[in-house]
Amino acid sequence: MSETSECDVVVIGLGPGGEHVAGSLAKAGLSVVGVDERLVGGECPYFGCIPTKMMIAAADKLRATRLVEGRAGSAAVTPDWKPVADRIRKEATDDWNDQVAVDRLVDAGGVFARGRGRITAPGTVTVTGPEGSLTSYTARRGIVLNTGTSPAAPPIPGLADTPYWTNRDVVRLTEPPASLAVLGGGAIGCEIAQAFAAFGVEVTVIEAADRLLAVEEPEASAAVAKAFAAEGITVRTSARAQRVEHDGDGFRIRLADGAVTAERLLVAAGRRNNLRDLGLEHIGLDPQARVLDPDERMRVAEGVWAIGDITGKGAFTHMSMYQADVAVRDLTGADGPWADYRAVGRVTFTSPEVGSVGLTETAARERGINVRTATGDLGTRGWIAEETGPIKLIADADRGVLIGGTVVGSAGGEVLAALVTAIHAEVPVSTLAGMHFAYPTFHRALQPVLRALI
Ligand SMILES: Cc1cc2nc3c(=O)[nH]c(=O)nc-3n(C[C@H](O)[C@H](O)[C@H](O)COP(=O)(O)OP(=O)(O)OC[C@H]3O[C@@H](n4cnc5c(N)ncnc54)[C@H](O)[C@@H]3O)c2cc1C
Ligand SMILES: NC(=O)c1ccc[n+]([C@@H]2O[C@H](COP(=O)([O-])OP(=O)(O)OC[C@H]3O[C@@H](n4cnc5c(N)ncnc54)[C@H](O)[C@@H]3O)[C@@H](O)[C@H]2O)c1
Repeated sequence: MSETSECDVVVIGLGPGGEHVAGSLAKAGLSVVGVDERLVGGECPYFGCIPTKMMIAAADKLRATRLVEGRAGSAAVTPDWKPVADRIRKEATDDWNDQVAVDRLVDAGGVFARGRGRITAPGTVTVTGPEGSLTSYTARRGIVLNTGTSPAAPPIPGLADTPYWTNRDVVRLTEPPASLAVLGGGAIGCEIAQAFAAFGVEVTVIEAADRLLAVEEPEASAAVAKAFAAEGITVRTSARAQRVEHDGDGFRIRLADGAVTAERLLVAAGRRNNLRDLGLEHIGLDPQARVLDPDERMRVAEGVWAIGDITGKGAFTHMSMYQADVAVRDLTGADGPWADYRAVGRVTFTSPEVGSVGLTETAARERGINVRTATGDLGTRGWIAEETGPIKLIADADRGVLIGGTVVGSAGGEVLAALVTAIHAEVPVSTLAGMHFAYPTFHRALQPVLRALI
Protein backbone atom coordinates (compact mmCIF):
# COMPACT_ATOMS: atom_id res chain seq x y z
CA MET A 1 0.00 0.00 0.00
CA SER A 2 1.33 3.41 -0.94
CA GLU A 3 0.56 6.53 1.12
CA THR A 4 0.13 9.75 -0.84
CA SER A 5 0.59 13.36 0.22
CA GLU A 6 0.80 16.74 -1.51
CA CYS A 7 3.52 19.36 -1.39
CA ASP A 8 4.87 22.22 -3.51
CA VAL A 9 8.26 20.77 -4.48
CA VAL A 10 9.97 17.38 -4.25
CA VAL A 11 13.77 17.32 -4.46
CA ILE A 12 15.16 13.89 -5.43
CA GLY A 13 18.79 13.64 -4.32
CA LEU A 14 20.16 15.95 -1.65
CA GLY A 15 23.70 16.58 -2.87
CA PRO A 16 25.09 20.05 -2.11
CA GLY A 17 22.72 21.68 -4.62
CA GLY A 18 19.62 19.65 -3.77
CA GLU A 19 20.07 20.29 -0.06
CA HIS A 20 20.43 24.00 -0.81
CA VAL A 21 17.28 24.05 -2.98
CA ALA A 22 15.23 22.15 -0.39
CA GLY A 23 16.39 24.33 2.51
CA SER A 24 15.98 27.62 0.62
CA LEU A 25 12.49 26.82 -0.65
CA ALA A 26 11.40 25.62 2.79
CA LYS A 27 12.68 28.85 4.34
CA ALA A 28 10.78 30.77 1.64
CA GLY A 29 7.58 29.14 2.93
CA LEU A 30 7.03 26.44 0.31
CA SER A 31 6.16 22.92 1.42
CA VAL A 32 9.17 20.85 0.39
CA VAL A 33 9.99 17.16 0.55
CA GLY A 34 13.68 16.29 0.26
CA VAL A 35 14.47 12.67 -0.68
CA ASP A 36 17.82 10.93 -0.31
CA GLU A 37 18.64 7.25 -0.23
CA ARG A 38 22.06 7.76 1.33
CA LEU A 39 23.41 10.78 3.22
CA VAL A 40 21.99 14.31 3.08
CA GLY A 41 24.73 16.50 1.60
CA GLY A 42 25.80 13.95 -0.99
CA GLU A 43 29.27 12.96 -2.12
CA CYS A 44 31.12 16.17 -1.25
CA PRO A 45 31.01 16.23 2.56
CA TYR A 46 31.14 12.47 3.21
CA PHE A 47 33.20 10.90 0.41
CA GLY A 48 34.51 13.68 -1.83
CA CYS A 49 35.78 17.23 -1.52
CA ILE A 50 35.99 17.65 2.22
CA PRO A 51 37.57 14.37 3.39
CA THR A 52 40.00 14.34 0.44
CA LYS A 53 40.98 17.96 1.07
CA MET A 54 41.62 17.04 4.72
CA MET A 55 44.02 14.35 3.47
CA ILE A 56 45.64 16.90 1.18
CA ALA A 57 45.92 19.53 3.95
CA ALA A 58 47.77 16.95 6.07
CA ALA A 59 50.00 15.90 3.16
CA ASP A 60 50.85 19.57 2.49
CA LYS A 61 52.12 19.90 6.06
CA LEU A 62 54.40 16.88 5.63
CA ARG A 63 55.62 18.18 2.27
CA ALA A 64 56.46 21.59 3.78
CA THR A 65 58.81 19.96 6.28
CA ARG A 66 60.94 18.69 3.40
CA LEU A 67 61.80 22.29 2.55
CA VAL A 68 63.25 22.98 5.99
CA GLU A 69 66.58 21.29 5.25
CA GLY A 70 69.06 23.77 3.81
CA ARG A 71 66.66 26.71 4.21
CA ALA A 72 65.63 26.86 7.84
CA GLY A 73 67.53 24.16 9.71
CA SER A 74 66.34 20.59 9.91
CA ALA A 75 63.07 18.81 10.71
CA ALA A 76 62.45 15.25 11.79
CA VAL A 77 58.95 14.10 10.90
CA THR A 78 57.08 10.85 11.53
CA PRO A 79 54.00 10.64 9.29
CA ASP A 80 50.92 9.20 10.98
CA TRP A 81 47.58 8.66 9.26
CA LYS A 82 45.62 8.41 12.51
CA PRO A 83 45.07 12.17 12.99
CA VAL A 84 43.86 12.39 9.38
CA ALA A 85 41.43 9.49 9.83
CA ASP A 86 40.22 10.91 13.14
CA ARG A 87 39.65 14.35 11.68
CA ILE A 88 37.72 12.96 8.71
CA ARG A 89 35.56 10.84 10.98
CA LYS A 90 34.87 13.44 13.68
CA GLU A 91 35.11 16.86 12.01
CA ALA A 92 34.11 16.17 8.41
CA THR A 93 31.63 13.32 8.37
CA ASP A 94 30.36 12.93 11.94
CA ASP A 95 31.17 9.24 11.48
CA TRP A 96 29.18 9.27 8.22
CA ASN A 97 26.06 10.39 10.03
CA ASP A 98 23.85 13.07 8.43
CA GLN A 99 21.58 13.86 11.40
CA VAL A 100 22.79 17.47 11.54
CA ALA A 101 21.91 17.97 7.87
CA VAL A 102 18.53 16.25 8.28
CA ASP A 103 17.76 18.50 11.28
CA ARG A 104 18.79 21.58 9.27
CA LEU A 105 16.22 20.75 6.59
CA VAL A 106 13.49 19.92 9.08
CA ASP A 107 14.23 23.07 11.15
CA ALA A 108 13.89 25.11 7.95
CA GLY A 109 10.37 23.69 7.60
CA GLY A 110 11.06 20.89 5.11
CA VAL A 111 10.14 17.21 5.25
CA PHE A 112 12.86 14.60 4.83
CA ALA A 113 12.16 11.21 3.28
CA ARG A 114 14.95 8.65 3.43
CA GLY A 115 14.70 6.31 0.46
CA ARG A 116 14.98 5.95 -3.27
CA GLY A 117 12.92 8.46 -5.23
CA ARG A 118 11.42 7.71 -8.62
CA ILE A 119 9.13 9.76 -10.85
CA THR A 120 6.03 7.61 -11.31
CA ALA A 121 3.80 10.13 -13.14
CA PRO A 122 4.17 13.78 -14.17
CA GLY A 123 4.42 15.70 -10.87
CA THR A 124 4.50 12.54 -8.74
CA VAL A 125 7.47 11.00 -6.95
CA THR A 126 7.29 7.63 -5.20
CA VAL A 127 9.83 6.95 -2.48
CA THR A 128 10.82 3.41 -1.57
CA GLY A 129 11.95 3.55 2.05
CA PRO A 130 14.72 1.46 3.62
CA GLU A 131 12.18 -1.14 4.81
CA GLY A 132 10.41 -1.25 1.45
CA SER A 133 7.63 1.18 2.39
CA LEU A 134 6.14 3.17 -0.50
CA THR A 135 5.18 6.84 -0.13
CA SER A 136 4.03 9.02 -3.02
CA TYR A 137 4.28 12.80 -3.13
CA THR A 138 2.42 14.96 -5.62
CA ALA A 139 4.34 18.15 -6.25
CA ARG A 140 2.15 21.13 -7.17
CA ARG A 141 5.02 23.34 -8.34
CA GLY A 142 7.69 20.92 -9.49
CA ILE A 143 10.35 18.26 -9.06
CA VAL A 144 14.07 19.04 -8.74
CA LEU A 145 16.56 16.31 -9.67
CA ASN A 146 20.00 16.33 -7.99
CA THR A 147 20.94 12.67 -8.01
CA GLY A 148 24.68 13.13 -8.67
CA THR A 149 27.13 10.40 -9.54
CA SER A 150 28.56 7.08 -8.40
CA PRO A 151 32.07 5.77 -9.02
CA ALA A 152 32.27 4.07 -12.44
CA ALA A 153 34.13 0.79 -12.77
CA PRO A 154 35.57 0.24 -16.25
CA PRO A 155 34.75 -3.17 -17.78
CA ILE A 156 38.23 -4.59 -17.24
CA PRO A 157 38.30 -8.40 -17.08
CA GLY A 158 38.70 -9.58 -13.49
CA LEU A 159 38.16 -6.17 -11.85
CA ALA A 160 34.62 -6.78 -10.59
CA ASP A 161 35.77 -9.89 -8.69
CA THR A 162 38.43 -8.02 -6.71
CA PRO A 163 38.14 -5.97 -3.51
CA TYR A 164 39.17 -2.74 -5.23
CA TRP A 165 38.61 0.61 -3.55
CA THR A 166 36.79 3.71 -4.75
CA ASN A 167 36.83 7.17 -3.18
CA ARG A 168 34.10 5.95 -0.82
CA ASP A 169 36.53 3.42 0.68
CA VAL A 170 39.70 5.48 0.92
CA VAL A 171 38.07 8.21 2.97
CA ARG A 172 37.30 5.60 5.66
CA LEU A 173 40.83 4.22 5.97
CA THR A 174 42.35 4.13 9.41
CA GLU A 175 45.75 3.04 8.09
CA PRO A 176 47.31 3.63 4.67
CA PRO A 177 48.45 0.61 2.64
CA ALA A 178 52.14 0.00 1.92
CA SER A 179 51.52 0.40 -1.80
CA LEU A 180 48.64 1.68 -3.92
CA ALA A 181 47.87 1.43 -7.62
CA VAL A 182 45.53 4.19 -8.83
CA LEU A 183 43.54 3.52 -11.98
CA GLY A 184 42.82 6.91 -13.54
CA GLY A 185 44.94 10.04 -13.47
CA GLY A 186 42.10 12.59 -13.43
CA ALA A 187 41.32 14.93 -10.54
CA ILE A 188 40.34 12.21 -8.06
CA GLY A 189 43.23 9.90 -8.94
CA CYS A 190 45.89 12.62 -8.85
CA GLU A 191 44.71 14.28 -5.63
CA ILE A 192 44.46 11.02 -3.67
CA ALA A 193 47.63 9.51 -5.16
CA GLN A 194 49.72 12.47 -4.06
CA ALA A 195 48.18 12.66 -0.60
CA PHE A 196 49.04 9.01 0.11
CA ALA A 197 52.53 9.35 -1.37
CA ALA A 198 53.30 12.08 1.19
CA PHE A 199 52.57 9.48 3.90
CA GLY A 200 55.16 7.11 2.46
CA VAL A 201 52.80 4.95 0.39
CA GLU A 202 54.41 3.60 -2.79
CA VAL A 203 52.02 4.88 -5.45
CA THR A 204 51.62 4.04 -9.15
CA VAL A 205 49.11 5.93 -11.31
CA ILE A 206 47.82 4.16 -14.42
CA GLU A 207 46.24 6.57 -16.92
CA ALA A 208 44.77 5.65 -20.31
CA ALA A 209 45.32 9.12 -21.82
CA ASP A 210 48.78 10.32 -22.78
CA ARG A 211 49.03 12.64 -19.76
CA LEU A 212 47.74 13.24 -16.24
CA LEU A 213 44.78 15.67 -15.86
CA ALA A 214 44.08 15.31 -19.57
CA VAL A 215 41.24 17.86 -19.54
CA GLU A 216 43.67 20.59 -18.44
CA GLU A 217 46.29 22.48 -20.47
CA PRO A 218 49.27 20.23 -21.43
CA GLU A 219 51.57 22.68 -19.60
CA ALA A 220 49.63 22.01 -16.36
CA SER A 221 49.80 18.24 -16.86
CA ALA A 222 53.57 18.48 -17.37
CA ALA A 223 54.02 20.48 -14.15
CA VAL A 224 52.03 17.94 -12.13
CA ALA A 225 53.91 15.02 -13.75
CA LYS A 226 57.19 16.69 -12.80
CA ALA A 227 56.06 17.07 -9.17
CA PHE A 228 54.89 13.44 -9.08
CA ALA A 229 58.27 12.25 -10.39
CA ALA A 230 60.09 14.34 -7.77
CA GLU A 231 57.96 12.73 -5.05
CA GLY A 232 58.64 9.20 -6.27
CA ILE A 233 55.15 8.55 -7.68
CA THR A 234 55.29 6.24 -10.70
CA VAL A 235 53.08 7.38 -13.58
CA ARG A 236 52.14 5.07 -16.45
CA THR A 237 50.40 7.09 -19.17
CA SER A 238 48.84 5.74 -22.40
CA ALA A 239 48.31 2.63 -20.29
CA ARG A 240 45.10 0.61 -20.32
CA ALA A 241 44.57 -2.12 -17.80
CA GLN A 242 43.87 -5.39 -19.66
CA ARG A 243 43.18 -7.58 -16.67
CA VAL A 244 43.05 -7.19 -12.89
CA GLU A 245 43.91 -10.03 -10.51
CA HIS A 246 43.91 -10.23 -6.74
CA ASP A 247 45.34 -12.82 -4.36
CA GLY A 248 46.85 -12.95 -0.88
CA ASP A 249 49.77 -10.78 -2.03
CA GLY A 250 47.60 -7.98 -3.37
CA PHE A 251 46.68 -6.70 -6.83
CA ARG A 252 48.26 -7.29 -10.21
CA ILE A 253 47.11 -4.96 -12.99
CA ARG A 254 48.19 -6.29 -16.36
CA LEU A 255 49.00 -3.67 -18.99
CA ALA A 256 49.91 -4.14 -22.66
CA ASP A 257 53.57 -3.86 -21.67
CA GLY A 258 54.03 -5.46 -18.28
CA ALA A 259 52.13 -5.28 -15.03
CA VAL A 260 51.72 -3.09 -11.94
CA THR A 261 51.55 -4.77 -8.53
CA ALA A 262 50.33 -3.13 -5.35
CA GLU A 263 48.77 -4.03 -2.02
CA ARG A 264 45.66 -2.02 -2.87
CA LEU A 265 43.92 -0.68 -5.96
CA LEU A 266 41.95 2.58 -6.11
CA VAL A 267 39.65 2.89 -9.13
CA ALA A 268 39.26 6.58 -10.02
CA ALA A 269 38.42 6.16 -13.68
CA GLY A 270 35.42 8.49 -13.91
CA ARG A 271 31.86 8.69 -12.63
CA ARG A 272 28.42 7.44 -13.73
CA ASN A 273 25.45 9.79 -13.47
CA ASN A 274 22.67 8.41 -11.23
CA LEU A 275 19.89 8.61 -13.83
CA ARG A 276 18.98 4.93 -14.09
CA ASP A 277 15.53 3.90 -12.96
CA LEU A 278 14.58 7.48 -12.14
CA GLY A 279 11.36 7.30 -14.17
CA LEU A 280 12.51 9.82 -16.78
CA GLU A 281 10.14 8.21 -19.30
CA HIS A 282 7.19 9.63 -17.30
CA ILE A 283 8.29 13.19 -18.07
CA GLY A 284 9.06 12.64 -21.74
CA LEU A 285 12.83 12.16 -21.33
CA ASP A 286 14.98 9.28 -22.53
CA PRO A 287 15.24 6.76 -19.64
CA GLN A 288 18.69 5.77 -20.98
CA ALA A 289 19.96 9.39 -20.90
CA ARG A 290 23.50 9.74 -19.55
CA VAL A 291 23.14 13.44 -18.87
CA LEU A 292 20.26 15.91 -18.55
CA ASP A 293 20.88 19.14 -20.46
CA PRO A 294 18.91 21.94 -18.77
CA ASP A 295 17.96 25.33 -20.18
CA GLU A 296 19.26 28.52 -18.59
CA ARG A 297 16.68 28.18 -15.74
CA MET A 298 17.70 24.54 -15.12
CA ARG A 299 14.43 23.18 -16.54
CA VAL A 300 14.64 19.82 -18.31
CA ALA A 301 10.92 19.11 -18.77
CA GLU A 302 7.57 20.65 -17.85
CA GLY A 303 7.72 21.13 -14.07
CA VAL A 304 11.12 19.41 -13.70
CA TRP A 305 14.48 21.02 -12.92
CA ALA A 306 17.92 19.31 -12.91
CA ILE A 307 21.05 20.52 -11.14
CA GLY A 308 24.54 19.28 -10.28
CA ASP A 309 26.75 16.65 -11.85
CA ILE A 310 23.87 15.10 -13.85
CA THR A 311 23.73 18.25 -16.02
CA GLY A 312 27.24 17.68 -17.40
CA LYS A 313 28.21 21.35 -16.94
CA GLY A 314 31.10 20.54 -14.60
CA ALA A 315 31.14 18.03 -11.75
CA PHE A 316 31.92 20.48 -8.96
CA THR A 317 30.24 21.39 -5.71
CA HIS A 318 30.30 25.06 -6.68
CA MET A 319 28.47 24.20 -9.93
CA SER A 320 25.79 22.28 -8.05
CA MET A 321 25.33 25.23 -5.67
CA TYR A 322 25.30 27.78 -8.53
CA GLN A 323 22.65 25.83 -10.41
CA ALA A 324 20.69 25.41 -7.16
CA ASP A 325 20.52 29.19 -6.80
CA VAL A 326 19.28 29.48 -10.40
CA ALA A 327 16.58 26.83 -9.83
CA VAL A 328 15.47 28.50 -6.57
CA ARG A 329 15.15 31.84 -8.39
CA ASP A 330 13.01 30.23 -11.08
CA LEU A 331 10.86 28.31 -8.60
CA THR A 332 10.20 31.44 -6.53
CA GLY A 333 9.38 33.64 -9.53
CA ALA A 334 12.52 35.80 -9.45
CA ASP A 335 13.73 37.52 -12.62
CA GLY A 336 17.14 35.84 -13.04
CA PRO A 337 20.08 36.02 -13.38
CA TRP A 338 20.02 32.72 -15.26
CA ALA A 339 22.83 30.22 -15.83
CA ASP A 340 25.96 31.35 -17.66
CA TYR A 341 28.97 29.03 -17.99
CA ARG A 342 31.62 31.29 -19.61
CA ALA A 343 33.69 31.70 -16.47
CA VAL A 344 33.52 28.41 -14.58
CA GLY A 345 36.58 28.09 -12.34
CA ARG A 346 37.95 24.72 -11.27
CA VAL A 347 40.87 23.75 -9.04
CA THR A 348 42.65 20.42 -8.81
CA PHE A 349 44.23 20.35 -5.36
CA THR A 350 47.47 18.66 -6.27
CA SER A 351 50.78 20.16 -5.22
CA PRO A 352 51.17 22.38 -7.21
CA GLU A 353 47.47 23.26 -7.52
CA VAL A 354 46.01 23.57 -10.99
CA GLY A 355 43.55 26.47 -11.11
CA SER A 356 41.78 26.99 -14.41
CA VAL A 357 38.82 28.85 -15.81
CA GLY A 358 36.92 28.96 -19.08
CA LEU A 359 38.30 27.38 -22.24
CA THR A 360 41.63 25.64 -22.77
CA GLU A 361 43.57 26.60 -25.91
CA THR A 362 42.43 23.40 -27.66
CA ALA A 363 38.76 23.91 -26.73
CA ALA A 364 38.88 27.54 -27.91
CA ARG A 365 40.45 26.60 -31.26
CA GLU A 366 37.88 23.83 -31.75
CA ARG A 367 35.20 26.53 -31.47
CA GLY A 368 36.81 28.48 -34.31
CA ILE A 369 37.76 31.42 -32.08
CA ASN A 370 40.63 33.67 -33.23
CA VAL A 371 42.82 32.61 -30.32
CA ARG A 372 45.83 34.40 -28.89
CA THR A 373 47.81 32.75 -26.07
CA ALA A 374 50.66 33.74 -23.78
CA THR A 375 52.49 31.83 -21.09
CA GLY A 376 54.70 32.80 -18.17
CA ASP A 377 56.05 31.67 -14.83
CA LEU A 378 55.33 32.74 -11.25
CA GLY A 379 57.89 35.57 -11.32
CA THR A 380 59.63 36.95 -8.24
CA ARG A 381 57.31 35.33 -5.70
CA GLY A 382 57.71 32.03 -7.49
CA TRP A 383 61.49 32.35 -7.24
CA ILE A 384 61.24 33.14 -3.52
CA ALA A 385 58.88 30.17 -2.95
CA GLU A 386 60.92 27.92 -5.31
CA GLU A 387 57.95 27.40 -7.62
CA THR A 388 57.81 27.99 -11.35
CA GLY A 389 54.18 27.75 -12.51
CA PRO A 390 53.24 27.87 -15.41
CA ILE A 391 50.60 30.50 -16.14
CA LYS A 392 48.77 30.33 -19.46
CA LEU A 393 46.18 32.78 -20.70
CA ILE A 394 43.84 32.41 -23.68
CA ALA A 395 42.31 35.50 -25.32
CA ASP A 396 39.75 36.04 -28.02
CA ALA A 397 41.87 38.28 -30.25
CA ASP A 398 38.84 39.70 -32.10
CA ARG A 399 37.07 40.81 -28.92
CA GLY A 400 40.21 41.65 -26.90
CA VAL A 401 39.02 39.72 -23.82
CA LEU A 402 40.21 36.66 -21.92
CA ILE A 403 38.28 33.42 -22.47
CA GLY A 404 40.46 31.02 -20.50
CA GLY A 405 43.37 30.78 -18.13
CA THR A 406 45.41 28.35 -16.05
CA VAL A 407 47.58 29.10 -13.04
CA VAL A 408 49.72 26.31 -11.58
CA GLY A 409 51.28 26.81 -8.16
CA SER A 410 50.63 26.52 -4.45
CA ALA A 411 48.30 29.55 -4.76
CA GLY A 412 46.95 28.57 -8.19
CA GLY A 413 43.36 28.31 -6.97
CA GLU A 414 43.52 31.74 -5.33
CA VAL A 415 45.22 33.65 -8.17
CA LEU A 416 42.48 32.14 -10.32
CA ALA A 417 39.95 34.56 -8.78
CA ALA A 418 41.39 37.46 -10.80
CA LEU A 419 40.94 35.51 -14.04
CA VAL A 420 37.41 34.39 -13.16
CA THR A 421 36.48 38.04 -12.50
CA ALA A 422 38.08 39.19 -15.75
CA ILE A 423 36.30 36.57 -17.86
CA HIS A 424 32.97 36.90 -16.07
CA ALA A 425 32.95 40.71 -16.42
CA GLU A 426 34.58 40.67 -19.90
CA VAL A 427 37.22 43.19 -18.85
CA PRO A 428 39.38 44.12 -21.88
CA VAL A 429 42.88 42.62 -21.77
CA SER A 430 44.34 46.11 -22.26
CA THR A 431 42.52 47.30 -19.10
CA LEU A 432 43.72 44.27 -17.10
CA ALA A 433 47.35 44.77 -18.19
CA GLY A 434 47.23 48.37 -16.86
CA MET A 435 46.12 47.34 -13.35
CA HIS A 436 48.25 47.60 -10.20
CA PHE A 437 49.76 44.26 -9.11
CA ALA A 438 51.25 44.21 -5.58
CA TYR A 439 54.91 43.19 -5.31
CA PRO A 440 55.99 40.42 -4.74
CA THR A 441 52.70 38.47 -4.85
CA PHE A 442 51.85 35.41 -6.89
CA HIS A 443 49.12 37.33 -8.71
CA ARG A 444 51.67 39.88 -9.95
CA ALA A 445 52.90 37.11 -12.24
CA LEU A 446 49.78 37.70 -14.36
CA GLN A 447 50.99 41.14 -15.50
CA PRO A 448 53.70 40.14 -18.02
CA VAL A 449 51.46 37.39 -19.42
CA LEU A 450 48.61 39.87 -19.92
CA ARG A 451 50.99 42.37 -21.57
CA ALA A 452 52.18 39.65 -23.95
CA LEU A 453 48.57 39.22 -25.13
CA ILE A 454 48.19 42.82 -26.33
C1 LIG B 1 36.86 12.17 -4.29
C2 LIG B 1 36.13 13.40 -4.80
C3 LIG B 1 36.67 14.64 -4.58
C4 LIG B 1 36.00 15.78 -5.03
N1 LIG B 1 36.57 17.00 -4.79
C5 LIG B 1 35.92 18.12 -5.19
C6 LIG B 1 36.44 19.40 -4.90
O1 LIG B 1 37.51 19.55 -4.28
N2 LIG B 1 35.75 20.48 -5.33
C7 LIG B 1 34.59 20.37 -6.01
O2 LIG B 1 33.99 21.39 -6.37
N3 LIG B 1 34.06 19.14 -6.31
C8 LIG B 1 34.70 18.02 -5.91
N4 LIG B 1 34.15 16.80 -6.17
C9 LIG B 1 32.88 16.73 -6.91
C10 LIG B 1 31.70 16.98 -5.96
O3 LIG B 1 31.70 16.03 -4.91
C11 LIG B 1 30.36 16.92 -6.71
O4 LIG B 1 30.41 17.71 -7.86
C12 LIG B 1 29.31 17.44 -5.73
O5 LIG B 1 29.08 16.50 -4.71
C13 LIG B 1 28.00 17.82 -6.42
O6 LIG B 1 27.29 16.70 -6.76
P1 LIG B 1 25.72 16.69 -6.95
O7 LIG B 1 25.13 17.89 -6.29
O8 LIG B 1 25.43 16.51 -8.37
O9 LIG B 1 25.25 15.40 -6.16
P2 LIG B 1 25.97 14.35 -5.21
O10 LIG B 1 26.87 15.02 -4.24
O11 LIG B 1 26.51 13.25 -6.03
O12 LIG B 1 24.72 13.82 -4.34
C14 LIG B 1 23.65 13.16 -4.96
C15 LIG B 1 22.73 12.62 -3.88
O13 LIG B 1 21.60 12.05 -4.51
C16 LIG B 1 21.24 10.85 -3.83
N5 LIG B 1 20.48 10.03 -4.78
C17 LIG B 1 20.86 9.59 -6.00
N6 LIG B 1 19.84 8.96 -6.62
C18 LIG B 1 18.79 9.01 -5.76
C19 LIG B 1 17.45 8.56 -5.83
N7 LIG B 1 16.95 7.97 -6.92
N8 LIG B 1 16.65 8.77 -4.75
C20 LIG B 1 17.11 9.38 -3.64
N9 LIG B 1 18.38 9.85 -3.54
C21 LIG B 1 19.19 9.68 -4.59
C22 LIG B 1 22.56 10.26 -3.40
O14 LIG B 1 22.36 9.40 -2.30
C23 LIG B 1 23.36 11.52 -3.03
O15 LIG B 1 23.22 11.85 -1.67
C24 LIG B 1 34.78 15.65 -5.72
C25 LIG B 1 34.22 14.39 -5.94
C26 LIG B 1 34.88 13.28 -5.48
C27 LIG B 1 34.26 11.91 -5.71
N1 LIG C 1 39.24 19.44 -7.04
C1 LIG C 1 38.10 19.20 -7.67
O1 LIG C 1 37.32 20.09 -8.01
C2 LIG C 1 37.72 17.79 -7.94
C3 LIG C 1 38.41 16.74 -7.34
C4 LIG C 1 38.02 15.45 -7.64
C5 LIG C 1 36.98 15.23 -8.50
N2 LIG C 1 36.33 16.28 -9.06
C6 LIG C 1 35.24 16.06 -10.03
O2 LIG C 1 34.92 14.69 -10.11
C7 LIG C 1 34.93 14.29 -11.48
C8 LIG C 1 35.33 12.85 -11.58
O3 LIG C 1 36.72 12.70 -11.28
P1 LIG C 1 37.55 11.47 -11.83
O4 LIG C 1 38.98 11.76 -11.57
O5 LIG C 1 36.97 10.18 -11.36
O6 LIG C 1 37.18 11.46 -13.34
P2 LIG C 1 37.90 12.06 -14.62
O7 LIG C 1 36.99 11.73 -15.74
O8 LIG C 1 38.29 13.47 -14.43
O9 LIG C 1 39.25 11.21 -14.74
C9 LIG C 1 39.23 9.83 -14.93
C10 LIG C 1 40.51 9.44 -15.63
O10 LIG C 1 40.54 8.02 -15.70
C11 LIG C 1 41.06 7.66 -16.94
N3 LIG C 1 40.57 6.30 -17.25
C12 LIG C 1 39.31 5.93 -17.54
N4 LIG C 1 39.27 4.60 -17.76
C13 LIG C 1 40.53 4.14 -17.59
C14 LIG C 1 41.12 2.86 -17.66
N5 LIG C 1 40.39 1.78 -17.95
N6 LIG C 1 42.45 2.74 -17.43
C15 LIG C 1 43.19 3.85 -17.12
N7 LIG C 1 42.66 5.09 -17.04
C16 LIG C 1 41.36 5.23 -17.26
C17 LIG C 1 40.55 8.72 -17.90
O11 LIG C 1 41.36 8.81 -19.05
C18 LIG C 1 40.60 9.97 -17.06
O12 LIG C 1 41.81 10.66 -17.20
C19 LIG C 1 35.91 15.24 -12.13
O13 LIG C 1 35.60 15.40 -13.49
C20 LIG C 1 35.75 16.51 -11.37
O14 LIG C 1 34.77 17.31 -12.01
C21 LIG C 1 36.68 17.55 -8.79
